[in-house]
Amino acid sequence: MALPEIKRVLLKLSGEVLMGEQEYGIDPAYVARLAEEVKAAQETGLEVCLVIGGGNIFRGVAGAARGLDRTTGDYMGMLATVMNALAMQNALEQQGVPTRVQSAIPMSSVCEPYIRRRAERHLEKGRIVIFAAGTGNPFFTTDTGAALRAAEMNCDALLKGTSVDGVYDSDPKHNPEAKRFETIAYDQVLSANLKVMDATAVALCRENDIPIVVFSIREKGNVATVLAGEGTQTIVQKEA
Ligand SMILES: Nc1ncnc2c1ncn2[C@@H]1O[C@H](COP(=O)(O)OP(=O)(O)OP(=O)(O)O)[C@@H](O)[C@H]1O
Ligand SMILES: O=c1ccn([C@@H]2O[C@H](COP(=O)(O)O)[C@@H](O)[C@H]2O)c(=O)[nH]1
Repeated sequence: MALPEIKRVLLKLSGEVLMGEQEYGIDPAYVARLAEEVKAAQETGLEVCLVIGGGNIFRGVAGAARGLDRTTGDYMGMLATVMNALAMQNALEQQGVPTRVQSAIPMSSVCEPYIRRRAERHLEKGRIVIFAAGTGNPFFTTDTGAALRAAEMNCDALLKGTSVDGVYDSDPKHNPEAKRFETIAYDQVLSANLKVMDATAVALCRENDIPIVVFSIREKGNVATVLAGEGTQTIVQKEA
């Protein structure tokens, strides 16, 4: 089954891809490359919402494992996503694309707070809106933040650009025999406990009938390829 016509998209980029070939942090050259792809998507006439993960800087659960309490680790993770959002805003604006960052945790000297109607206005004016700080709550992820904003902003699809090129029947990083699905139902992802995206995010997309496209953002030009319905990807939707 093909995707419905997409006029407004939520693009969720893994934080880990921002580090490029480094072991952690932000590689400005790589962020510039990603910004070019986002710009190209917008130039096709799409309204673009962005969410960027924080895995290149901080993961709450890893912090908790090292002795921080979970909620502190999660807030640190959310702050990491704000840093990534600012880096992407900078890269987009250097390429002439007006961009606003809205954070789920208000920090008025740094960026706007999340206000849905204001985000709508930015999109109408041709700005890209980057939603930072996930849901603003610990115990969640930026995938869930992305699903939530996609629902609130009435996006036609959620594109998850990550380090793998789709949803497999088991983790392809651990099982070289894993098989990729072309399409898969939300229910199947949830019942088989496939870990490519957290269950809350998948359930939220299912409730709101938002197709999820999982694709590799490591491959240059893939955002355009996927939006054109080409290349390698998995579409998660109501029916496989
Ligand atoms: N069944 C599966 N199919 C595909 N990938 C899977 C599967 N199970 C586990 N994975 C893993 O899911 C990971 C992608 O999700 P993950 O949440 O780690 O990254 P992300 O959301 O892109 O990054 P970030 O958290 O930095 O935003 C891949 O690294 C892949 O190895
Ligand atoms: O709504 C949210 C979003 C994120 N977090 C914390 O941030 C890190 C980084 O996000 P990723 O989705 O893993 O890239 C995440 O591990 C959580 O610790 C959060 O608490 N709430």
